Amino acid sequence: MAIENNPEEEFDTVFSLNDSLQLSSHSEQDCGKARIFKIIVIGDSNVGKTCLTYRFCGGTFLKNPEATIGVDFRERTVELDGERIKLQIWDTAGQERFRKSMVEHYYRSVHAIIFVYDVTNLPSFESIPEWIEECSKHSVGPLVPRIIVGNKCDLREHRQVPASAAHCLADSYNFPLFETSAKDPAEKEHVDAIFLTLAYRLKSHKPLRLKQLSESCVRQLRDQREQETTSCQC
Ligand SMILES: Nc1nc2c(ncn2[C@@H]2O[C@H](COP(=O)(O)OP(=O)(O)OP(=O)(O)O)[C@@H](O)[C@H]2O)c(=O)[nH]1
Ligand SMILES: [Mg+2]
Repeated sequence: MAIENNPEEEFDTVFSLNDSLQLSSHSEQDCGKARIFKIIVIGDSNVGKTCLTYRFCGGTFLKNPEATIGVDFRERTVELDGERIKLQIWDTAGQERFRKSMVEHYYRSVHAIIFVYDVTNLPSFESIPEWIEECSKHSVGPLVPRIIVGNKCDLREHRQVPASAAHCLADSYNFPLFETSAKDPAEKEHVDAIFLTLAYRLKSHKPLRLKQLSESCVRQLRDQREQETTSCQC
């Protein structure tokens, strides 16, 4: 898979862990037992998808991001009710020319989707139904949780999308709506809440202990072979 990362994002290697975050500080070994969920972040170019995902995984506002090419991966492991959940965030490209070869990969085996628009950019809000339609075209099932996020709320004087219109759209799809800012440090927990809302939803209905599953398969095969050997000797 051809994947290009933003060179300014030093922790942005494929599925990198950010050890400075309290919630992400488990070792790889510990994470072996975590359930893994793939979350894609979709929306027009420049709405702040990269900054939102960076805020959630890196804890800070990314200054001077470049347009995403293909996809950037970020990751954060959280602990919910004593269970480790690894969120693999796919920060997708908004520009058509940077995403067209990747679209199939975005939607394959996705567990949850975040649609982002910019509250200061009406066309980015008007595009949301098209992004939702694209998901349906790629056979994303109705049980895959979706959230709509209006970003850049810190730019109060430039707002073009009234909260009422956004609620109306979100209600029409029955998706939760969050309005927030990747830039405003006071919104940090609100950004976390977007991803944690999905994590809770996924935790309650997706058994995906990949490593445990494979370990148990190996164990079963070994037991089976031992039994066969024993019965041959008899
Ligand atoms: N004021 C403000 N600016 C923001 C916020 N989030 C992102 N930006 C700015 O918006 C611009 C685009 O941000 P990105 O995160 O790169 O946008 P993107 O959606 O990833 O764009 P593509 O990768 O091209 O799809 C940058 O100049 C950011 O600094 C925010 O919450 N508030
Ligand atoms: Mg981006």
